[in-house]
Amino acid sequence: MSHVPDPKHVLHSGYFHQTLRNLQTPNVDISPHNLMFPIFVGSFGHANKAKSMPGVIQYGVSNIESELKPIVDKGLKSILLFGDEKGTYADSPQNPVMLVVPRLRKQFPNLVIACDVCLCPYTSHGHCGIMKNDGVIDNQASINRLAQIAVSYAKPISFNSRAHIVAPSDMMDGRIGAIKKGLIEAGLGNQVAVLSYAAKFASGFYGPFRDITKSAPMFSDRKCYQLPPGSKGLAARAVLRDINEGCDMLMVKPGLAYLDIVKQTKEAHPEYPLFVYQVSGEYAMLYHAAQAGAIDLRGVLEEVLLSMRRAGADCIITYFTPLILDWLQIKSKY
Ligand SMILES: NCc1[nH]cc(CCC(=O)O)c1CC(=O)O
Ligand SMILES: [Zn+2]
Ligand SMILES: [Zn+2]
Repeated sequence: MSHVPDPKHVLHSGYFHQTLRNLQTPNVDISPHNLMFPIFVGSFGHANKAKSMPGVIQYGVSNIESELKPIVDKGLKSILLFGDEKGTYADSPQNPVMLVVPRLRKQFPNLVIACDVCLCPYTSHGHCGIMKNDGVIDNQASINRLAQIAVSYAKPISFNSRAHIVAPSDMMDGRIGAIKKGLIEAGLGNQVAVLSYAAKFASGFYGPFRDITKSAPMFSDRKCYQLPPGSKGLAARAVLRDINEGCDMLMVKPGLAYLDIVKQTKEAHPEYPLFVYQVSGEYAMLYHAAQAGAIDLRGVLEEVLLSMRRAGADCIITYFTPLILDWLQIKSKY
């Protein structure tokens, strides 16, 4: 005797065709505007030899336009700039970020440019804030300085030459308020967006990045300002605090191991664009697993991106951006 299933228990009938499957998976696709490409820029460009992040290059001040052109032609919409330079300071006129922003604005008028704002690439001890002699962060001095740097990235000469977004990654208390105040006082209040690394966790996944930028702290760690990986409530408070201080957009970092925080943040604040940072260690895991033949990179990376969108991310910051743009082009041919 054949068993007749209860019709409501039959699910396969809803997704046996690709078009039906698309209807079952709304708002998870990736378009170029859902991607932001993090870029290291230094005085001398060189293919980065760091074993931990093969394929990720450091762009040089002199050739960054020609290096980026093919990626922009493939549909690149936004970049996140990291200055990678010892022996200068964040807002010196010689700083690679300060040098390239006006030129990139000119060369790529439609490209959105975000600048990471932090002290760690420029402090001798490698911490993200200014230290007092006793090894404790001087919070007020730190946020004053961070605001100064943010204003410098936003300020140059004319409307056409400034960064569109400043993104403080330091996790000092009160930095969003200080930066917003600085921008408003400089007359830039309505022309520059603040993207807060609002829920940034003290994570082992930053290892390859610190290796490349040589930004590991010389002593101690960042656990007194980056969030404890197990915290949910503190993450919610950090996000709400940054909103109340006036940030325009939010970020959760790292990505894959923190998708519950992405979901919690999107559900609490759907009115704010939400970024998720697929950090260096996540890049390395996928890259090396694919190299070893353990996974198919395209299949697994598409699944990871989809899971980030499903959790509530509007934009994914990823070192894989050029590769994903390639895939989008191939797909659009059909
Ligand atoms: N402010 C430092 C900074 N900015 C971005 C990253 C990590 C990015 C990545 O791993 O891809 C880090 C490392 C850290 O906080 O220790
Ligand atoms: Zn830092
Ligand atoms: Zn940073």
